[in-house]
Amino acid sequence: MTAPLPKAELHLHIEGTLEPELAFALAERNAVTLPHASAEELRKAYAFEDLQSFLNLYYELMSVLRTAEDFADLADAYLERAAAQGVRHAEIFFDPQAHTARGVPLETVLAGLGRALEAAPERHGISTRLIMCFLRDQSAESAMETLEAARPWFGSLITAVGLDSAEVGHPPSKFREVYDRAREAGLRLVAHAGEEGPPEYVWEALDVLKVERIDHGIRSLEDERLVERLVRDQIPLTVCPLSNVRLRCVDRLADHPLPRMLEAGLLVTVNSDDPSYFGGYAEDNFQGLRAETGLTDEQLRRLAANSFRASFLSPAERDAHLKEVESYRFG
Ligand code: HPA
Ligand SMILES: [Zn+2]
Repeated sequence: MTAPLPKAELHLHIEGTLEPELAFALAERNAVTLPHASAEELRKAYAFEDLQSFLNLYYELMSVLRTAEDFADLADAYLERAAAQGVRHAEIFFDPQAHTARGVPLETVLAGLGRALEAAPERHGISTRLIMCFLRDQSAESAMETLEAARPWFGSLITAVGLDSAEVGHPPSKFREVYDRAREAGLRLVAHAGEEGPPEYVWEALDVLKVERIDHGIRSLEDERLVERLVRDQIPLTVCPLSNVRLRCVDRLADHPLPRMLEAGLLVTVNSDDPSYFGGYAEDNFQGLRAETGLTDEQLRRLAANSFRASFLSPAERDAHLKEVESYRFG
């Protein structure tokens, strides 16, 4: 079998990589009772109507994550799967507030994730960055407290901040001061926008929060001027095709706007978002697009190259990966 196309994954929630089998193993280890009979039963609950119906299950299952070892096992399991799918570099989101609210200290989460990420280059051939996300359906004060609590890890383990969770009704501008503070602290900036929310949220993420990348951004296509702006400034969009179908932002993969986005000159990348819940990891998203939308090998190569161009890697690291993408031979 041909090795998969080398790629970077830039939109991946580590809590969304919790496979049902690992959830049950951790539940047993921590004496947590899950309201599902088995891993198979749990998988049957993975039929979502929208973002919120997914988030309900996503937050519920996190109750099994309690110790640093749990977070290390979670991240290591993801990295192993990602490596098998051609991922060379991963910029990984985590949701600190979802853990501290349950009484799991930030130190515990970061000790576990830090251990797995530190071992990743040697163990899985993957370099990583960690992006701390704020839950946008919580207050800006809570986000600010979280930012301050994480300061000891800035520049070492944590390199960027992001914004996720329920989008509609929680515009980016709610977090202006938090992003100002993060920028002053030297962190890189990204935000989810235009997944379920309107194009105005993408404008706000760019102009108010001054983010460098937009996570999702598919609804940008509804606003011609916004598309022009994103093309002009080559703002990366971290698109998640299987996620969009499972959360019913797009009806079928065959209808996904990604080919149109590429055609429009947008700097699009392909990512798995919450792969355990949405039916596939990074290469599964590439293969799905190839099968359902008819993207050509050269378009897939362009998407892989975009993933490194849109990353927070240094120019030298980026160039080394781009050479590997250029010389890749499709099977
Ligand atoms: O796809 C998502 N959107 C918003 N918040 C999230 N948190 C995990 N996954 C997601
Ligand atoms: Zn996401």
